[in-house]
Amino acid sequence: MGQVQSRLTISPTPTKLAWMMHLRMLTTMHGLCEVRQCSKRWKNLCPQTKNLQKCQMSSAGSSEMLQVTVDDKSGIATMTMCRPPVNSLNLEFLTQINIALEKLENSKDCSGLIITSKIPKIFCAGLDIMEMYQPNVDRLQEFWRTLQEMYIRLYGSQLITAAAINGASPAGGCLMAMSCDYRVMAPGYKIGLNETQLGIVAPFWFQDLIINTMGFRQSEMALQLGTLFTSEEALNLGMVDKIVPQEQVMETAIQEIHKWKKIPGFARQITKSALRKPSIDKLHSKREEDIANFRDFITKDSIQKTLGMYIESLKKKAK
Ligand SMILES: CCCC/C=C/CC(=O)SCCNC(=O)CCNC(=O)[C@H](O)C(C)(C)COP(=O)(O)OP(=O)(O)OC[C@H]1O[C@@H](n2cnc3c(N)ncnc32)[C@H](O)[C@@H]1OP(=O)(O)O
Repeated sequence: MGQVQSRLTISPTPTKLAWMMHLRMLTTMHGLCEVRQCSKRWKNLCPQTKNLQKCQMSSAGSSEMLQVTVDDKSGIATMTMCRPPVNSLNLEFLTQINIALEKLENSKDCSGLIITSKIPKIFCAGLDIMEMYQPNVDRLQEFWRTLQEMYIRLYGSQLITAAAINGASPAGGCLMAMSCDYRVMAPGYKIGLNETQLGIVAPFWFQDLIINTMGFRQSEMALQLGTLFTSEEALNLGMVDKIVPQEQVMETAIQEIHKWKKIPGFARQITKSALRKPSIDKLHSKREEDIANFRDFITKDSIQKTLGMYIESLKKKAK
């Protein structure tokens, strides 16, 4: 990391200052001050751990949603999602993820990142549907901006990133996994962009990401049908790179990052940047428009009705 001379521009809009103000506003609004402190005092927080710098990121008074550890020896960070029941991505959770991503990106001790889940059988259920149902419009827009930020940070990361997909990974969960460099998945789960099945539409940057991952023809079918693929189907399509038994998912991701680390970092990073920059720049240039489109779409009566029915069907199924 110390030798990197050129980095992807992570976030020209909003500017760094605006981003800091955005974080400050969120921390004040949602009691995330511990997270900011944690983020600042990354190393000092856990002096008792010898090999691991452990940062338990938790919002004040609530359970731990995101555990981030960095292995001193290998420089591989693990970000473990733990937001019961299904790791759905709400504004606060996304904010914590973004803060952690920013911290890891700027850490000279970190060269790789694995994203995984602590919730049995679930990687990530995608966006928290309750953020989109009967929303407060200001929060809804902030929510979408924060999701855009996560994608920009993760897809544009200079780190070697791997998703250790140890459970179901629909919609936003699939976006998160596809934003990584490598995906290892356990058998017997589903992954895909199922938005149309909910009566909603994956925005252009979700679409670009899946096209970049598995080509146009397969993507246009998958996106229109909202297909959730089995692990095996996803492997055949190139949506995931390897399937291993559940208990080997993490170890396989670690081994894969070690393999990638043998490639000269500067050459790998410039190559990654060149390949991914056009998609990231496209989102940057249309960011405000995309937020407005999302707001206008989600707040339509017909979409609210459809989301309400989907939430009911999930609740019925859960009983
Ligand atoms: C322009 C608009 C573009 C918007 C883009 C959106 C992208 C998205 O990410 S939309 C979200 C799409 N996600 C889904 O469709 C996933 C829905 N969930 C499931 O399919 C299943 O829950 C699961 C496969 C993830 C897990 O199944 P499991 O049987 O283990 O758990 P359940 O009993 O179904 O659920 C437990 C509990 O969790 C609630 N829940 C599930 N998913 C979500 C979610 N995405 N957001 C909020 N809450 C969720 C579910 O209602 C249950 O709650 P209760 O126990 O309170 O009934």
